[in-house]
Amino acid sequence: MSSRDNATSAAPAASRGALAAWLGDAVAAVLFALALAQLLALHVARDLRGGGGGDAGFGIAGWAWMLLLVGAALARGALQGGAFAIGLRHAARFAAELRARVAPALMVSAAGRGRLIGEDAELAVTAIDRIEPYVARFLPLRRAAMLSPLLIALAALPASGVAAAILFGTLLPFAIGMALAGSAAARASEAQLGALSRLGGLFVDRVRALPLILSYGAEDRVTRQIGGAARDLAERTLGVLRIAFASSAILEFFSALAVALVAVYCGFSLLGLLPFRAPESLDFAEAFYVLALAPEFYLGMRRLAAAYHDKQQGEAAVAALAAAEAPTAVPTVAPPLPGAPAALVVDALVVRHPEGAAIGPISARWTGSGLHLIVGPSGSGKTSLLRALIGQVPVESGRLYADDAAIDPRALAPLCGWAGQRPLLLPGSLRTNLLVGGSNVGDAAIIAELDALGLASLIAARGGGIDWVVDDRGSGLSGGERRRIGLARALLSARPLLLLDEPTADLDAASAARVVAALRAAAMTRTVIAATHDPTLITLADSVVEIG
Ligand SMILES: Nc1ncnc2c1ncn2[C@@H]1O[C@H](COP(=O)(O)OP(=O)(O)OP(=O)(O)O)[C@@H](O)[C@H]1O
Repeated sequence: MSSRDNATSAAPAASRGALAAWLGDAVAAVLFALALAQLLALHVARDLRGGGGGDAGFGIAGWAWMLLLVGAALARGALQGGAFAIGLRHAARFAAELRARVAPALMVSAAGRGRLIGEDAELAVTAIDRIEPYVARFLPLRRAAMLSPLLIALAALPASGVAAAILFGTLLPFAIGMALAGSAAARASEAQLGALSRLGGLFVDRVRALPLILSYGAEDRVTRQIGGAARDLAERTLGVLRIAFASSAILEFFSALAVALVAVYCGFSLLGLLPFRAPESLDFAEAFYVLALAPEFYLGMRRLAAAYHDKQQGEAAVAALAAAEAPTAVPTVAPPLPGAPAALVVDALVVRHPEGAAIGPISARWTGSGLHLIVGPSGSGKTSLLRALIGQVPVESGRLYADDAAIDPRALAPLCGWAGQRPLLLPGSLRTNLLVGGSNVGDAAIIAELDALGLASLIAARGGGIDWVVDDRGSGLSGGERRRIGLARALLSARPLLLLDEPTADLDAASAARVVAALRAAAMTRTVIAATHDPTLITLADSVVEIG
């Protein structure tokens, strides 16, 4: 089921309670107006009769109407609070369900769709947050805005057909005006979102390239580019605001017009000054009743207009989720293998990055523990093959076998320890970073592994030992240190297969020798598959596959 389906199918469930509360709100408004009108009518009748002594003219009916008035006011407050609470509860449940369903599906199929996992994480968190108010607020309000004018006009009908017709009469030009303003607003906000993402993209891109910009003295040109994009955004934002002001002016104009026309009609009708023959004659209570109801006619639409921002953001988020979940050839579930395979076979595997050239066919057989290398010129596809083994690059053709059984590459991932060329560091301590694979390793073993890789002096120089808090951008670490932290992480994982991308690159000869020794030791008990250009490592390998 796509996100669009998810959102739209979950929407009725999420908004049912809120919608019921809004409808109850409209009924409470009618009761309120009715009670108020009757109460005033009783007062007027009493005054006309020349009463005024105590409750004589007011009687039981007066008290009953007064009770109804108080009850309707209380009900209205309770229903509004209830709508808010129900909307929030449903929205939270809806978001949790959507997140639980969408996030894993997005993560698992990210590689098959050629997206960065971070992009999908942003979608699964931020986009779903934006859908919440759309579902919990905007959708019920939209239905309430369609139903409540109808209810209010129907409620006014028994008292005054002409007033109900006046209310309806203002609806047609209002709808035309709002439709025109709405389509202009959609175009303007689309252009504004485009300008916003252009400016954001340009800014992030230029900040990343700051050292290059400074070294080539391109500050002025970049400042002009960013300034131009910022001006464009400002102009488009003003365009959106202009249309927003126009549409709210249209709404307020017709809402005021409806009330004014009903008031004039009721007043002239009571005074007998109508310039035309009316099909009805109003008494004071009826006139007051329809007049009290008139402002309610446009109330739903005014509330809807206030929530319009939720619509824009929510619909954009639903569209983004739907696009992210677009058809993929990659199945979403791959059961993990029961244990480490004795033999791993790659048979005529062709992998292809989205929009990239085909890499392969590649064939290899890795049996049991040992140090198995993948070599080939730069760009031949070594990293791509390693990533394809754990399902992070789509396989175009060919198969992967574990112990002669064809497997989905992602079934292998839980058995693999991975060390890439630019190991990702997470915010937190060095220990957290090293044990990210979930292994239960004591401090002594961690320190021994770091020592084996030549990182003991790094730890000694930093306060806190292995509890030293690592900057998630890795600043303060050299390329070689960072790479060895990634290697230590893979070695410390209890995974039987290790996939390592150029483990000895960026290192001086002594450090490289330590890494080679650590890899040889690991290869005694585990299957180590490494991409490399290192001639020393190649001479020590148990098997070498050449690609490219
Ligand atoms: N995400 C990607 N999208 C499109 N093409 C890609 C992507 N990543 C790599 N490639 C392309 O795939 C090819 C193989 O790249 P890969 O990184 O696997 O090579 P490599 O053999 O590991 O190179 P090196 O030895 O320089 O690390 C290259 O032509 C590269 O441009």
